[in-house]
Amino acid sequence: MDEQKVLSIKGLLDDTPEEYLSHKEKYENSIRKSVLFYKTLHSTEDENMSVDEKTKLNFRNIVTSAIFKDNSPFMLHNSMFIPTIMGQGTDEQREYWMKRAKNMEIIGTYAQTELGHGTFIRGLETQATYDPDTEEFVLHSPVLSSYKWWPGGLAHTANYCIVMARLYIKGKSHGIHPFMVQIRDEETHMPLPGIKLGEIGAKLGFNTVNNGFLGFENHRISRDRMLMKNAQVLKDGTFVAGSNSKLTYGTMVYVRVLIVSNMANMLAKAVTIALRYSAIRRQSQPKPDEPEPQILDYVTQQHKLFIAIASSHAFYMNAMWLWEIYYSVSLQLASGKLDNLPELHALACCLKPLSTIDATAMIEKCRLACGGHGYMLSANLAQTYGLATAAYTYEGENTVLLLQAARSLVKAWVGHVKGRPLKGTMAYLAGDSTVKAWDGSIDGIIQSFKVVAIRKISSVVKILQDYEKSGLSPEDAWNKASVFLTAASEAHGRAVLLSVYKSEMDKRAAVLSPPLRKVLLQLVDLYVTYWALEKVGDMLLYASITDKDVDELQRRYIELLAAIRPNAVGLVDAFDFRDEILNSTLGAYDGRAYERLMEEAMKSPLNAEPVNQTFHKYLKPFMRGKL
Ligand SMILES: CCCCCCCCCCCCCCCCCCC/C=C/C(=O)SCCNC(=O)CCNC(=O)[C@H](O)C(C)(C)COP(=O)(O)OP(=O)(O)OC[C@H]1O[C@@H](n2cnc3c(N)ncnc32)[C@H](O)[C@@H]1OP(=O)(O)O
Ligand SMILES: Cc1cc2nc3c(=O)[nH]c(=O)nc-3n(C[C@H](O)[C@H](O)[C@H](O)COP(=O)(O)OP(=O)(O)OC[C@H]3O[C@@H](n4cnc5c(N)ncnc54)[C@H](O)[C@@H]3O)c2cc1C
Repeated sequence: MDEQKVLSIKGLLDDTPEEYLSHKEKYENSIRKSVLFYKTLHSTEDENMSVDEKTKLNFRNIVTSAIFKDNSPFMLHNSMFIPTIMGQGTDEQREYWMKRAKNMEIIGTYAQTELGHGTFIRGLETQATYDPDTEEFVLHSPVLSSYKWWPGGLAHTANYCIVMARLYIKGKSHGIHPFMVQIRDEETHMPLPGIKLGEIGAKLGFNTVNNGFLGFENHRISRDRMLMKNAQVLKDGTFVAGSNSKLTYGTMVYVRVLIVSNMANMLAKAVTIALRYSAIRRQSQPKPDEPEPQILDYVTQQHKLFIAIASSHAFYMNAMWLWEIYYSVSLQLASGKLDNLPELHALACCLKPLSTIDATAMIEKCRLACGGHGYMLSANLAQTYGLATAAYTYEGENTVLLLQAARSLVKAWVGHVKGRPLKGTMAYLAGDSTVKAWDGSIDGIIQSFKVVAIRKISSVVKILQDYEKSGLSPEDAWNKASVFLTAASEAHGRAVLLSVYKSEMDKRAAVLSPPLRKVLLQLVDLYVTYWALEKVGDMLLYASITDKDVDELQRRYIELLAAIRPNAVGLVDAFDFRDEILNSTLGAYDGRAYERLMEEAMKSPLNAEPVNQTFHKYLKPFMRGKL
C-alpha cells in the first residue's frame, strides 16, 4: 500500500498536536483519522495470499498504523478480531463474518482478559451456558472480577467482539471457547440489553485505542455464534471436543509472531529519530581549537544507537523466518497435523519476550541519547516507548511466556537424556556442550551462545530433579527453580535470534552488492559482538573465553562502531520512514530540529497569549499578599 497515497489524504495529519487534546478529543481525533485511513487503505488480507504477500500486508499495516502516535481504535479489528474468525470459525462462519469484517461493515475486538484474570486463561469467569430449549448461549458475568477488561476498541468503537468464555452445558464446564457477540446496535450504537460497556481510563500509552470493559447480565446469543471450527455444541447440547484444546489459543500465537515484526518497526522508528538528531546536534568541545562535534561522533553515542539498528534488522529477519514457520504450521493444522504446534508455541514464547524486552530498552536508550529534546513529546520517542512497553505485557506477559518456553525446553532435554531425538530449533541441544577453546568468529560466538543455552537448560533440569528428589512436588520444584527456568529460556531465545539473523543474512548476502553486503554484515558482526560482551559472564562460565579474548572482543567492538559510523545515517535513511510517519521534531529528514521544536512549541495553547488569565486571578493578588 502506497504511503504517499495514505499521507495525501486531506485531514489525515494533525494540525493540533495530539499532546494538546483532551483524553476524549484524542479518541475522537483518532476515530476521524482511522476512518479516513481505511477509506484509502482498502487492502485486506486474502486467505489465498502467499506468505510473502500476507507478511508484506501486515508489515505495511504496522508501518502505516504508525501514523497514529498512539495507535488506532481499529487496531484489534485487524490484529485479533479478523484473525480469530479466520482461525476459529467454520467455513460458513468465515464466509459470513469475514465479508462483513473486511468491508468494515462491522468493527470488532477480542475480549479475553478480565478484571480478575489475564494470564490464566483457564481461570476466566465469563459464563456461556447452553440452553438446548432455545438453542442459545446465555452469557453472564457472575462477579465483578469476571468483567472483560482491556480489549482495545471495546469501550465505544466496536459493535461486535470475540468473547472468550467458559462453556457450561448441563452444569458441566467444557473450558474456554470463542463466541461472536454483537455488543452494540448497528444503527444506534447503543449497548444491547444485558450488556454493560465503558472505557477503562487513561493509561501510560495506547490512549486512543479505546480499551474498555464489558459485563454481561444473562445476555442471550444463538448457537451459531460459538465459533465452532475446533469444538462444537450440537443442537441437543452434545459437546464435541476439538483435537487439541490449545487450538483455541491460536490467535495469540499469531499476534506474538506479529509483535516480533512490530518491534523491528518500532525500534527502527526510534533509532531513525535519535540517530538523525545525533547527526545534527553539536555539543561540547573536546578539542579546544576545533568546532563542537556532532554528538554522533562520540563513541558512547554510537554504542547507544548502532545496536538498535542491528537489533531492528535482527528482529525483522527473525520475524520473517518465524512467520514462514507460523504459516506452514497453520496449513498443517488445517489438515489436522498438530505435531509442530508445540515448537511454534515455544518459539513465539521466546521471541516475543526477547524482542519486546530488547526493543523497549533500546527505544528508551534512544530517548536518553537525545538529551532534553528527547524528553519532548514532540520528539515522539516517549510515545514510541509507551507503545513498545505495552507489548511486554499484552499477548502473554513476558515472564509467563518464557516459563511456557521453559516447559518445552525441559521436556526436550529430559527426552534427549532418555535417548529421544531432538528436532527443529531445539536440535542443537544434542550438541557438544564443552568448549575447548574460545572461537571469536561470528559463527564461533553463536555456537558459544548455544553452549550457554545447553548448559543453562541442563543445569536447571538438575535443580528441578534435585528438588523433586528432596520431596518437593513438581509444581513447587518448578516455582522454586523458575528464575533459572526463565534464564534458560532467554538463553535459548538469544541463540535462536543470533543464529537466525546470521543465517538469514547469509542467504541474502549473495544477492547484495559488495558495498551493501559489507555494511549489513558489519551489523551482524556488531550484534553478535555486542551480545557476547553483554553476556560475558555466561561466556566466561560456559564458553572458555579468557580475559585476553574479552579484550580482543572489546577492541573489535570499538572498531566496528568506527566502521559503521560513515554509513550510520544512510542505514536509518534506508528504513525509509516518511517524516509524517516518524512524526518527530528531532527525526525529520531535513534535519531542521530546532525550527521544528520552536514550531511545535508555538502550537502550545499556552502560547496563544502573552499573559495567562491566572496572573490576574491568582498570581498578582498572591504576590500582593491579597489572596
Ligand atoms: C486505521 C489504521 C489502523 C491500522 C491497524 C493495522 C494493525 C495491523 C497490525 C498491527 C500489528 C501490531 C502488533 C500486534 C498488536 C496487537 C495488539 C494486541 C492487544 C493485546 C491483546 C491481548 O493481550 S489478548 C489476551 C492475551 N492473553 C494471553 O496471551 C494470555 C496468556 N496466557 C496463556 O497463553 C495461557 O494461559 C498459558 C499458555 C500461560 C497457560 O495456558 P494453560 O493454563 O491452558 O496451559 P498449561 O500451562 O496448563 O499447559 C501448557 C501446555 O499447553 C501448551 N500450550 C499453551 N499455550 C499454547 C498455545 N498457544 N499453542 C499451543 N500449545 C499451547 C503448552 O505447550 C503446554 O504443553 P505441555 O505439553 O503440557 O507442556
Ligand atoms: C496496552 C494493553 C492492551 C491490551 N489489549 C488487550 C485486548 O485487546 N484484549 C485482551 O483480551 N487483553 C488485552 N490486554 C490484557 C493483557 O492480555 C493482559 O494484561 C496480560 O495477559 C497480563 O494479564 P494481567 O494483566 O491479568 O496480569 P497477571 O496475569 O495478573 O500478571 C501480573 C504479574 O503476575 C505474574 N504472573 C502471573 N502468572 C504467573 C505465573 N504463572 N508465573 C509467574 N508469574 C506470573 C506476571 O508475570 C505479571 O508480572 C491488554 C493489555 C495491555 C497492557
